[in-house]
Amino acid sequence: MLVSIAINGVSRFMCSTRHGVWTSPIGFACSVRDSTRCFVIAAIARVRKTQYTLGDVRGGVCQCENQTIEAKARALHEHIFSKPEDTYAGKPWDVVKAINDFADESRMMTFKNAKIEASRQQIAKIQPAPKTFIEFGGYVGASAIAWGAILRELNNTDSAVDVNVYTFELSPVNAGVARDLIRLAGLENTVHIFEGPAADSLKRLFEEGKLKEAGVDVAFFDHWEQFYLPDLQLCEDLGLFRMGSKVIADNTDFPGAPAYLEYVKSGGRQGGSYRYETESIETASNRGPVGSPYLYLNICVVVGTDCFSEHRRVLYLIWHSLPPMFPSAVKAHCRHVKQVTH
Ligand SMILES: C[S@@+](CC[C@H](N)C(=O)[O-])C[C@H]1O[C@@H](n2cnc3c(N)ncnc32)[C@H](O)[C@@H]1O
Repeated sequence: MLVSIAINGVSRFMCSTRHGVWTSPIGFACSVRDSTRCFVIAAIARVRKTQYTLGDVRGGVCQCENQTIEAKARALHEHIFSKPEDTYAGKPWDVVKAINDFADESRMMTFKNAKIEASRQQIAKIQPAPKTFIEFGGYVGASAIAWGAILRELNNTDSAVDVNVYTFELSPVNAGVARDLIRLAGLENTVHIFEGPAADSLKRLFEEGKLKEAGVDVAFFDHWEQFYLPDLQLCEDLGLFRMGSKVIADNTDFPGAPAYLEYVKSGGRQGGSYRYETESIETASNRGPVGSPYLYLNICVVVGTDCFSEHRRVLYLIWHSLPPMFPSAVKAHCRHVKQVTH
């Protein structure tokens, strides 16, 4: 709920909470839930006649909010592991359901069943059956466990042969909870979680050869929206997609990832390495009223790739081998060369 109040004759805005405390740029603390964060920013921007971006929104996720998110993850862990072990052991879909039942009660930001089902339908259309899945934003592992189970089903395998989900999670606390739940679901050989910024983990996996050029079938974006576009472009720079790869992104419409949406709707980088076709699909409602923006997923399909992947890879390696103190003008020149060479 958004409330307008007047303090010393100046309009201020407060809103109700789902998780955490966020400190606004005008210096008072207000509790914010995902659905109201954009309204608050817009309201503050109007009062201050200032433009705020989504970066500010996500940049506003303060330590207190992270702690609340982690506290809920710990509570989930305690709840699930308080049950007899055979309740969930080796049953991925039961684990996903248990996580999401708890998440509904405690208003946790997991990827809920209706969206998992809509995504499954999209993933099932990929030919040949997808084997490699990367996920940005693992949290407690609800979606990662679902992806692991779906990939095994589509490949008719109970084992981990060649079927991998790589999920990236910023917080070590959340990643620890996810790791235990993935193991409980019996998917520890299929679903691999990496702590730290997703971009760093992705680069490391590529350098180690675990992710290969044209080797990613599906990418799922569910971390902070300000990272959607740079992380998609990193996937492009590494040449990870192939024709027919899909990119699924949550929350693009609300709270919103406008730069990302504009980019994919325009088909990708001007003269760039991949061309996309994209649509936002509405999912069944288990969060928010029908027609609410909460229900939309953005789906991109790679419909074109360039023939310069070797150039791109070499330029990427040169660019990233430049020392951090390298004069920025030279780096800027390299970036320009990289763009025009695409
Ligand atoms: C909406 S939750 C993900 C929910 C998860 N997909 C699930 O179904 O349980 C977003 C998560 O992204 C993580 N995150 C945010 N920015 C990140 C980044 N740059 N790299 C890795 N993880 C990030 C947050 O810590 C948070 O746990």
